[in-house]
Amino acid sequence: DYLSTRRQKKMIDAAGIKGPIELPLLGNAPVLMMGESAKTMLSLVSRIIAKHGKNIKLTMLHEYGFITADVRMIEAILSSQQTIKKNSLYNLLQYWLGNGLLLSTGKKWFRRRKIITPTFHFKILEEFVEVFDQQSAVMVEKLYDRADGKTVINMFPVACLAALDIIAETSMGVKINAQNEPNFPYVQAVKTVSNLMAERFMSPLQRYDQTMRIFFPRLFRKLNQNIKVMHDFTDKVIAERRDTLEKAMKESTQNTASADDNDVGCKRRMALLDVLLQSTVDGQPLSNQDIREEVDTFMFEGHDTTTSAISYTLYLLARHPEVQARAFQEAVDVFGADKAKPSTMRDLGELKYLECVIKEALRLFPPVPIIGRHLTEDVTLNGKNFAAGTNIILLIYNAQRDPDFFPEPEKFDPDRFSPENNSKIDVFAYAPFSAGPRNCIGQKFAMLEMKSTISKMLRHFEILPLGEPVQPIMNLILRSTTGINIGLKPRIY
Ligand code: HEM
Repeated sequence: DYLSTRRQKKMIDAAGIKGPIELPLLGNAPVLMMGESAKTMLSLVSRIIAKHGKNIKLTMLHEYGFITADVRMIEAILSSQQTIKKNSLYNLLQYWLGNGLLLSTGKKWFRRRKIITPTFHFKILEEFVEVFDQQSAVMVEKLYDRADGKTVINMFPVACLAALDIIAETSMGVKINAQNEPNFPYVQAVKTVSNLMAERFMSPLQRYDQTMRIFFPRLFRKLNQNIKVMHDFTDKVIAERRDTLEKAMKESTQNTASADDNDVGCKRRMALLDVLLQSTVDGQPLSNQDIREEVDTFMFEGHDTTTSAISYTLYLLARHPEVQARAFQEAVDVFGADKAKPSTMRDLGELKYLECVIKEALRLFPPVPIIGRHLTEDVTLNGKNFAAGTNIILLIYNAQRDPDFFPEPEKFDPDRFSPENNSKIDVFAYAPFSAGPRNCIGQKFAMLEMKSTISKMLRHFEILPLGEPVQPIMNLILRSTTGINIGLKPRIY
């Protein structure tokens, strides 16, 4: 191990990659962390880039690695099939997600990706749009209580419950009613685990099981109990769904009832889970355990990310009234004056300006601000050689604010993504959904969900710039220590 670490360091040095001062044994950690906290991490990274360039050598205790905001380096890493393995940044997720699509690698990842890709087919997404609309309607309805033009509303927890309702219904085919019953045990468990994991991510003593067990035994127990609640719930849903599907198939071969009808006689919507239940790998169906990993992965990847994006987009709309006016006008043009009119796939396709708004919000506040990789073999990336074992962090957040690619990078300007300008955007400078073979499989799903919820908000409310400004923080996903605040006033038209 020591030899391998020496080799990694030697090759990083030979590649001319510089970094902050290192101490013997401890590496950069003490110098880097002095006076810093989770809150200043994003600005710390920007300061390091300003000083040492976009490719930076970093050592933390015994781990060697480099972090990069160099767009051509990001391109080399994201495009390559040789660099698809995730690094230890992701370990914390494993308790909940097992080795589902996000965390798996090699052959397993490749096979799963192949069978999961068709689950996000256009036809299936079209049915999901109904769910997006219904759950957005619940969200809006519940917000009227606080829409008095002066109450500060932190959108994060509000959007989170809506996003949970959406992802549970589309991935598992169950209504968990998170928005109406936020105390439902599964909902509570998801919230507790997401928060505990976010904290663990930034706290050195909580990072590793051994130290967390010793220094935070109560939290460690709480984490495990809540993960069990989630697993039990998913297991139960999968078993029931498998049963229903088998019965339906039997019945349809006996021609007594249509497989499209459920017990209340309404059309049964396909869930992502159903596609997995019907899939095979080498002729073998997936086990309940295999399916649970994937369903749990959808549940995680598919709710915190969209929550962050929806909240930050509404925040930006509140603070840019001219952008909001244009997006509102577009919504009225598409939907007319009937606020209750549900949105269809076609309507969402016509919200072209809103799409630019969301893309620009994802540029400034990417829900996944960094991506990690671990090299399993020696590779040459953008002309530099790296050794097997090297850890890499891709600084998506910083690349998306690089003035070489985005003039006036701090400015919120949705027109960067207008049809005339869009083609000028470098796809590796702008990668909120990652890029290449391991990009986000739920990207289209996410875009439709965001357009549905945000257009619903625009149609019902004027969004106001109330409350403290955001203070972005990288807690697994991008959150804000001050909340993501807005105010609301009902629209009359
Ligand atoms: C705005 C919302 C979203 C953003 C910004 C986002 C972003 C990302 C990013 C950056 C990755 C790559 C992560 C990495 O390489 O480590 C990823 C992967 C993934 N995302 Fe998303 N995501 C979003 C929504 C969703 C939704 C709604 C779903 C599911 C319904 C989903 C499912 C996944 C899965 C399964 C992967 C792993 C793909 C693989 O490794 O093959 N995501 N996402």
